[in-house]
Amino acid sequence: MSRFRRSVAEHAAVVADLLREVPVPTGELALADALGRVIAADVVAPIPLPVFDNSQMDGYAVRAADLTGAALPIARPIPAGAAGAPLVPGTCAPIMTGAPVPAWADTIVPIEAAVPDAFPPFVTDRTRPHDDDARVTLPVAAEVTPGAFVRRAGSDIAAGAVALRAGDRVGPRHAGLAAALGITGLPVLTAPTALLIATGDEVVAPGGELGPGQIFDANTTLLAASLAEAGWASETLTVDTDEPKDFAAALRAAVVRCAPALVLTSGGISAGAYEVVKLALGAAEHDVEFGSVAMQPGGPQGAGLLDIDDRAIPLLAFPGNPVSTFVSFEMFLRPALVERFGARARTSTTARLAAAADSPAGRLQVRRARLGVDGVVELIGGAGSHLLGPLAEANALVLIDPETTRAEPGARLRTILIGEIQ
Ligand SMILES: Nc1nc2c(c(=O)[nH]1)N[C@H]1C(S)=C(S)[C@@H](COP(=O)(O)OP(=O)(O)OC[C@H]3O[C@@H](n4cnc5c(N)ncnc54)[C@H](O)[C@@H]3O)O[C@H]1N2
Ligand code: MOO
Repeated sequence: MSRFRRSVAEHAAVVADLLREVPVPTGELALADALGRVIAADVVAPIPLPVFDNSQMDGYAVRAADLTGAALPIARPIPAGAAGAPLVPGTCAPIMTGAPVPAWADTIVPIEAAVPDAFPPFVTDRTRPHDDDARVTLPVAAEVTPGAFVRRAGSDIAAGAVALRAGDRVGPRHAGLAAALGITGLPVLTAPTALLIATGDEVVAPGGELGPGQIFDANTTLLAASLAEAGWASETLTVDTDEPKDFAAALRAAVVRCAPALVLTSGGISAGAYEVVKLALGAAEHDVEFGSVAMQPGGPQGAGLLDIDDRAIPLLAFPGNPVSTFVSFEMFLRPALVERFGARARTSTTARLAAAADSPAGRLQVRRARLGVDGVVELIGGAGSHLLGPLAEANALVLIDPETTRAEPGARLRTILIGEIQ
């Protein structure tokens, strides 16, 4: 079996190509379920916003032409939610914010600009009869802008206009707009399913009993969480055998059962005597290659297409160390999910290194770090790919390029944000 040697960019390109094999599923989801997902097609406004001409102020609806300075008779009030009668010319109607502007009225005078500057009692107390003698003095036409404080139908969004754009991510603002348009579901990219496989005799699902030499499976939980953040669903399989034939059979059964869009394995791919993933999948029927990428952690990698019942299913084999698994996801899988499936991209920045750091020649080193608001980044924990404590504390990954064997304090290094800066 030939082994590849690739740069980070070369392997990222291989992974991106593999992910292009996966169809992008779309569907309509209720607004609450669509949150965080990417809109799959433009959404057209079925109604205008505002839905009808309405008042922006509590005040009087009037025809600007009637503002001569003479006191005007006060017509019946128009509360929000009313289907108002047309304005009788020469009168003004008390109107509340959001209430429909009656036909014939073209201007709203806010209550503060009226004399008196409070509504008469028959307006504020709905049990009182209308007072035909009530009058109010409003500013003259020259003092108001015709059309003032009228929110025109369709002035926010016209019916038939694109309200939500394909490619945008649904957030509270988009959900609010959809709701205002009476829309209850949105076309979005939905969740493909990945099959996550933990391998190794030593690995026990959390909640189980640890025997001698055994550890809990961190990787499938870490990967499931990373995928969930990226909008994917996942199913998990723990294969506690180092026997390639048994592994291949378990993998096949799981693929047939859950028909995943992608298979991710962790462990069993480096130079040991019992590398179950490599031994089982390096077989001729599958088109999966194993090798090393010039990166630390996450050097050992496998990638290719599984052939199961004539279906080609992309598979990525990540190294077993948990930090290696995390870094592999961030460096290879996340960018491909961003490109094709609308996953959120990480923010990348340049930060100043707090203290000197050594780095292996010829490999991109990815160190866990804390980036401060001052733009200074401090490496935490060592380079070891088993160090889950500092990974959980980190808010950044710092990249030290393959040509650098020692980065000096103050060096400006590419830094990927994986958490919040506090
Ligand atoms: N002679 C060599 N040995 C190793 C090399 C090498 O080049 N030559 N590479 C090292 C590097 S780098 C890594 S990374 C690991 C990768 O090994 P595998 O992918 O084959 O993974 P395993 O050997 O199965 O496990 C490695 C490590 O991770 C633990 N592990 C595995 N699965 C899980 C899991 N689901 N949750 C938590 N921890 C897990 C496992 O117990 C091992 O400690 O190989 C080096 N060796
Ligand atoms: O590359 Mo391994 O992934 O360092 O520990």
